[in-house]
Amino acid sequence: MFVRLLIMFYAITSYAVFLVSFMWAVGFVGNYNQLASKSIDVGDPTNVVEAILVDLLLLALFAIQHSVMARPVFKRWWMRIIPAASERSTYVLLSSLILLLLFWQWRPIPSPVWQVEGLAAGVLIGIHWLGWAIVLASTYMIDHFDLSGLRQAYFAWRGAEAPAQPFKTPLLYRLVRHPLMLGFLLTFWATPEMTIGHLLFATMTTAYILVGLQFEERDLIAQFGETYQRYRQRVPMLLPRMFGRRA
Ligand SMILES: C[S@@+](CC[C@H](N)C(=O)[O-])C[C@H]1O[C@@H](n2cnc3c(N)ncnc32)[C@H](O)[C@@H]1O
Repeated sequence: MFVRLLIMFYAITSYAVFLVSFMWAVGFVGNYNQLASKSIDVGDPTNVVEAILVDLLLLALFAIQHSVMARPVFKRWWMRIIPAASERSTYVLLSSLILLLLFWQWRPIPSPVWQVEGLAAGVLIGIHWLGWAIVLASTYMIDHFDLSGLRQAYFAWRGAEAPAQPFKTPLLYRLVRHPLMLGFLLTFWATPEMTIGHLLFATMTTAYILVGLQFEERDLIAQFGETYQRYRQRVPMLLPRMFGRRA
C-alpha cells in the first residue's frame, strides 16, 4: 500500500514539474516575459561564442536524455531498477528538469535575422499558437495520461499493470504520422522576430526531431509491425498531403 502511494505521489509530483516546465516553455519560446522572466531572447548578455557553446550543450543534454531514455532497451534495463509503473514518470520528471535548466541557463543571442510587422506578424503569431494547440491536442489523441505517466501510476494504485498502448490513428494522426512534432516545429519557427539565438534553437530542435523520429519509427515498426508499415505508406510523416510532396 505504501509503495503504491509513493508511486502515485511521485507521478503527481513529476506531472506538476512537467506543467511548470510546459508553462515556462510557452513563455520561453514566445518571449512572454510575464510567464518567464528569462526567455529565448531576454536574459543576461554574454559574448556570442560562450552563448553558442552553452546553448548547444544544454540542447545536447536534453537530446541525449530524451532519446536514450525513450529506447525500449534502456526502459527494460531501467525497469529492473525502478518500479515499471514509475518508468514514464521518471522520464517525464528528468525531461522537465533538464528543460527547466535549459530555460534558466539559456544565453540569448538577440541579433535579428528577420523582423516583420502588421498582418505578417499577426499570421506568424497565429501559426505559433496553432502549433501549441496542436501539441496539446496530439497528447490527448495518443493518451495524455499515459504520456505523462499518470495512467501507469493509477493502474499500480489499483494493483494492476497498465495495458500497453494500442496503435492509434485518431484525427490529426490521419493527416500526418507525427502531429505533436509538427506542432513543435510550427511553434519554434513561426515568429515575427527571429534572432540568431532563436534560429539556433529552432534549427537544432528541428534536426533533433528529424533524427529522433527515425528512432521512434524504428521502435513503432518493431512494436506494431506490418500495421505501422502500411500506415507509413499511407500517411505522410510531417507535412499533410495538401501541401504537396510527402515529408
Ligand atoms: C511524445 S509521443 C509523440 C508521438 C508522435 N511522434 C507525434 O509527434 O505525434 C511519443 C510516443 O507516442 C507513441 N506513438 C507514436 N505514434 C503512435 C501511434 N500512432 N499510436 C500509438 N502510439 C504512438 C510512441 O511509441 C511514443 O511512445
